[in-house]
Amino acid sequence: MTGATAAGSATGPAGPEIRSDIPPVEVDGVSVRFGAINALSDVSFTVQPGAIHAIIGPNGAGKSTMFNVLSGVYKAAEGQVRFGEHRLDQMRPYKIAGIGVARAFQNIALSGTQSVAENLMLGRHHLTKAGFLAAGLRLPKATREGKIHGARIAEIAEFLDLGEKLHTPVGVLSYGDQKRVEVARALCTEPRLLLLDEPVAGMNAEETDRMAAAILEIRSALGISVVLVEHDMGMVMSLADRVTVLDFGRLIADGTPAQVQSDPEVIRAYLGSGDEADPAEAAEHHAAEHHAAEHHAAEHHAAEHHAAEHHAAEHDQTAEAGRRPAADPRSSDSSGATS
Ligand SMILES: Nc1ncnc2c1ncn2[C@@H]1O[C@H](COP(=O)(O)OP(=O)(O)OP(=O)(O)O)[C@@H](O)[C@H]1O
Repeated sequence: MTGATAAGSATGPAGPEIRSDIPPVEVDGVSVRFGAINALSDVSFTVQPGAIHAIIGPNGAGKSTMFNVLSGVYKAAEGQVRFGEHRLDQMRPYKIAGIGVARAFQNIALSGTQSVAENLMLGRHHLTKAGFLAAGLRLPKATREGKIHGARIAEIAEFLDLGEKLHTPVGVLSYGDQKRVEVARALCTEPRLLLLDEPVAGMNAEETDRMAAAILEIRSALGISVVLVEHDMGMVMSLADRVTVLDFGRLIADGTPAQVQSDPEVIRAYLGSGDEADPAEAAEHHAAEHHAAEHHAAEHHAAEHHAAEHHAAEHDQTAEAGRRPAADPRSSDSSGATS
């Protein structure tokens, strides 16, 4: 991938070159409440520029809520999230692409009838100058621009092993491929910060390894920061530079994978009894159960998605603002978040 290091670079926490125009993400005293539930209580941590930073925790820990705060979907009742001069916690979701923040969702939110290339093009809309009308009329300026974007889309698709599937409708791709299209679409916005919500949820071992390799490559080739919310503790341990652990909405640990893995409170949170020696193993067991449910939900979601398209082909499934994972009934309404 090219162009990513144009703004200059420095050495990142794990060695690879990072861009010099990437500020840290500073989460400062964030609390979110849903009625009487404290989904997040006074959570603070920093995502260093160019880091792969994982947010983990058992069921109901507050991971999705944190993802939604970082991506502007939920408002925090207290606290701030700063990204350089910007306040992520005060931005509307559709504005954050403009400051270089992209998100890929747990449940695939792509247009199944459109090709990979068409879905990726949607990620570049805010970068197109010619506008939709000019593009629709194939005016010369739009044609020129289209070629440039087309080349970049092909490059990003290639990077995520989707080069041969550019013209395939997304709906016929495997689950693992679709998840990588979702990440590719986020990358097409040319982000400085990539937010991934459970990128390997519902994946088998091979797909998980492929996604983990892609995330490492994204960071080393682009030098951007990656924040991932994840259930699979084993995956996180081999991937992340830094891990923040939430439990019942509180931050209980924040450190390197090795540090959090041996933290007694993390062991207790994941194991309940605290009498097992290896938290990663216990978490994997926990994740396996979670994933079985996720996979089921993902299949259900795919079937629903298919049916929805059949009934309303022209409905745009890719609308950015207010998009929610369809398989999560709680996520259909964020109005409960106290602001
Ligand atoms: N929209 C909502 N309305 C009411 N309560 C909510 C809502 N979203 C989350 N919660 C509650 O907030 C708490 C944190 O939930 P959250 O989904 O952020 O946790 P999580 O760590 O992502 O869990 P999981 O791993 O099960 O997805 C839970 O008690 C949950 O029931």
